[in-house]
Amino acid sequence: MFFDPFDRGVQGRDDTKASPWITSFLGLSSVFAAVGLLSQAHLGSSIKLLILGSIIETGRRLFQWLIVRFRFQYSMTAQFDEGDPAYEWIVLFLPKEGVWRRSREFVVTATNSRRKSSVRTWFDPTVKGNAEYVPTYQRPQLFRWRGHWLEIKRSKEAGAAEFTPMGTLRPTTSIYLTIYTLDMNLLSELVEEARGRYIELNRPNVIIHLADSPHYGPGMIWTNTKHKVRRPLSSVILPEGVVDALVHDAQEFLTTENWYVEAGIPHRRGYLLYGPPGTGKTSTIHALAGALNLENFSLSLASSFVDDSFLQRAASSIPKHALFLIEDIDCAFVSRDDEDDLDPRGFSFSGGGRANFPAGRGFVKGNMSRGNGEPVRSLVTLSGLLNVIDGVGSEEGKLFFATVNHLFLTFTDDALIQFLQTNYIDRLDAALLRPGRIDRKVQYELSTVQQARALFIRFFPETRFPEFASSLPLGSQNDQPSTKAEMTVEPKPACEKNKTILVLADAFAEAIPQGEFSTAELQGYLQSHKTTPAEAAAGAGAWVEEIRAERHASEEREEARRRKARARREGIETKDAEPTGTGL
Ligand SMILES: Nc1ncnc2c1ncn2[C@@H]1O[C@H](COP(=O)(O)OP(=O)(O)OP(=O)(O)O)[C@@H](O)[C@H]1O
Repeated sequence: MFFDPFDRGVQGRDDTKASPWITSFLGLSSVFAAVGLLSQAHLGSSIKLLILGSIIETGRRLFQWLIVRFRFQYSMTAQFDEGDPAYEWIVLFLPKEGVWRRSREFVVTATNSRRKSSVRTWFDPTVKGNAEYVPTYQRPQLFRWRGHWLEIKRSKEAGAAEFTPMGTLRPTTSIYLTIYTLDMNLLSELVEEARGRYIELNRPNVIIHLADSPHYGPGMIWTNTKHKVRRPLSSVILPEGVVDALVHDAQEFLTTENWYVEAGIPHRRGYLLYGPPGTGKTSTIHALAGALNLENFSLSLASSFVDDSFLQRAASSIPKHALFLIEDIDCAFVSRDDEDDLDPRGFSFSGGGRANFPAGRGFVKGNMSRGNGEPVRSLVTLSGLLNVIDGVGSEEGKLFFATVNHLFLTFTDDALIQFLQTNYIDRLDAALLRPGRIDRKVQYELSTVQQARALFIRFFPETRFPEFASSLPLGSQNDQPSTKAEMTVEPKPACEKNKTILVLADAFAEAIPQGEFSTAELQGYLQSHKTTPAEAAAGAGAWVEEIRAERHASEEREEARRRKARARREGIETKDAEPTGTGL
């Protein structure tokens, strides 16, 4: 609105027109009053206007001062930084309070499993809703909660920034929540309610926070949150009793907090899961987190941006009663001094992102390579890692898990065992396995015959393949049921024996040599036959031979590469290094 009192009072005088840049009423009053003084005819009214303008300006300043005093004394403001779990709670809380209804700005993304803080902005039932609408709360918004006025505002910090997965910089985001009250409890009650709702809404899921990008802002550690459907513990196929023992141990830990307090022992528990890749270490931890209703915070020491300081901040920003998983801790055990030792007699680490160690029975894979022959060395130092593990003890109620891929493999090559023993296992044993750091170790192995059989049965449940339903009385020597569901299957006439899933599972397991393939590899094979169990069983033997041939070829290529490298080092020209017929 623009108000010019002199248009009527001083007709015909252009010099009395207000300058266009004067936009506030109060400023105009003063200027017009000053101009009015020049005119004798209007001196009286100009003085009145001047006084009026001054009174209004003083009133305005007084009002502002009172507002600031009031806000300071009768309100509190909380800041929630993106990357901190509490940010997720509050972002999810706001739509449920209907705050977004006054929003006019949204971030729109294709529907994904990442965040559940989107709102439904349409009422037309024919709209499918393939996109997520997340209010930005860029402008301050007022809403009422439990009879109190609250104000919410989201802002982007220009100073602090983080790298997106695409490598570009983006400013970090914070939410500011102001509550107008004298009751200091209200803020924590609101945060608790927000957290409760978050957990309730995610009950069917397991929440996994990942630290998967570098950051430069406050709180910006857990930049990626995933909501995965809970994985039943029974879906992780391990030798009998392993999962049960782990669940029992963790449950007991969580329910005996008082005992720890009384005994003066830090309430924390550390587990080390070790063994070849693809044998179910991570799956076990995710299933366990789901079963125990724990949020999972996971990072890998192999990540190029994780250093001592990052790790320290990550560990200290995890809330209590959570599961903290550090993957690939072995990377912190490869020091710069080891660089020369890594290829003592050809045990190099190269190819496809994972190193192939020649093992007695085929290949065993480790994860020490970035794919260019360079071993993965973490920026985290051994002492940095140990500090964090020890520090986890000072936090309440945390389950700490560490995974190791390439150690403790069942090598039959004496020289390699000696090499690993000297360089890693002794060091790991000495540092990590001290009581109070790791309380329990669980070894994972390449698939046993029983695991292969159980995997087959899980893959082809009789409920989905009724034509292969069990026909034999269960409990016979070959058909030991491994799940409750199997035990309840009604026996059928023995004439259908050859078609049953259980019989096919036996055939499959017989074709898979013990301890040569990871469960993930077997799963990959079965996936390629997911609708044809009979073919999966019949083709298993051929698949085993095919993989062996591939590994053999890969071993030869690796051997040739090592010969070349050695020759280069020794300055010897070799012409016969390239193997023939390796399918390069
Ligand atoms: N024992 C198992 N039971 C059921 N599924 C398994 C098992 N082992 C591996 N898998 C399947 O293989 C895939 C990889 O498993 P997972 O990531 O748990 O292995 P890992 O040992 O943690 O490997 P890495 O060390 O490389 O992370 C998953 O899809 C998982 O379902």
